[in-house]
Amino acid sequence: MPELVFFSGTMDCGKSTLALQIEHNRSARGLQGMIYTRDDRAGEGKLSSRLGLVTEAVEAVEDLDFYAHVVGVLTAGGRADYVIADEAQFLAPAQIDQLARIVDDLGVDVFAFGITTDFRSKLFPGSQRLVELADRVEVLQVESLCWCGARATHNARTVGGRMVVEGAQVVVGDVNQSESAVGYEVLCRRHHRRRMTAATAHAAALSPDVLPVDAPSGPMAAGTGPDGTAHRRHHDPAVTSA
Ligand SMILES: Nc1ncnc2c1ncn2[C@@H]1O[C@H](COP(=O)(O)OP(=O)(O)O)[C@@H](O)[C@H]1O
Ligand SMILES: Cc1cn([C@H]2C[C@H](O)[C@@H](COP(=O)(O)O)O2)c(=O)[nH]c1=O
Repeated sequence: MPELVFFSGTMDCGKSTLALQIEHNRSARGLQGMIYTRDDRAGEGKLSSRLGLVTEAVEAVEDLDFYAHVVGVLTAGGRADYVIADEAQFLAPAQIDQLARIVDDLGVDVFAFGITTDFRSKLFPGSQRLVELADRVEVLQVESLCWCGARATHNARTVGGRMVVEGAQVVVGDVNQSESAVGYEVLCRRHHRRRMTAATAHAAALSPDVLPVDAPSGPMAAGTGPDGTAHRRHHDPAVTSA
C-alpha cells in the first residue's frame, strides 16, 4: 500500500540526511523520484544535509500544486516512482492535501520531512496537516540533545544567544550561528519553557549568586536522574536557584 509518511523531529536531527538516503537507496534500484523542498539553507532548488550531501530538487513555491505537477511529469512521459518533500513545515495545508492525493489517486509513496513546531512551540500549519493526514508519523531516532544532555524536543530562536519569542513564524536559519546572528538552538521542554539557552545557562552558572555549594568543576557533571539512573548532565542554575 502506498503511504504518506511524515518524518519529524527537531532541527538538526538528521531529517534531510534521511531524505537523501531514501533517495539514494531507491535510485540505486532504478527507481526515479520527484524531490521537492522549500527554502533550504543551501539555496533554491537544493535539498541539503549538514553532513555535506546535496541534491537537486524542485523548489516547492507557495502556489505549486504538487498533484498537478506530478501528473504533468507523468503525462509528459516522465517518472515519479516516489515523492520526497523536505522542509514540509513550510508547505501550505492545501499542498499537504495534494501530497495525500498523490498517494491515494496515483498510488505513489510520499515521504515528507519537517519540524513539527516553531520557535514558540506552536505547530506549523503544514506540519499540523501532515499529522492529520499522514498514514504514519515517524520521529527520527537519532536524538539531538539540549545543552543539559536531555533529549531535545523543542526549537528555540536565538538572538545574541538569548531565546526570543517574538517574530515571524518563518525565518530561514541554522543552529550553531555566531552569537550576534539570529539562529536556532534545540532544547528540552524544561529549558524551552524557561527560555534557557546554552549561552544564558552558562552566564547564570558563572554568576556567584546562583553557584551551588557542590558546583561541578567541569561543564558536564556526572549525576543521578530522578529515576535513579546515572547520567551526565550540565548543571542547571534554574533548578538550583528555584
Ligand atoms: N561533522 C559531523 N559528523 C557526524 N555527524 C554530523 C556532523 N555534522 C552533522 N552531523 C549529523 O547530521 C545531523 C544533521 O543532519 P541534517 O540532515 O542536516 O538535519 P535536519 O535536516 O534534521 O536539520 C546532526 O544531528 C548530526 O547527527
Ligand atoms: C524553529 C523554526 C525554524 N525555522 C526554520 C529554520 C530552518 O531554515 C528550518 C528548519 O530546517 P532544519 O533542516 O530542520 O534544520 O526552519 C523557522 O522558519 N521558524 C521556526 O520557528
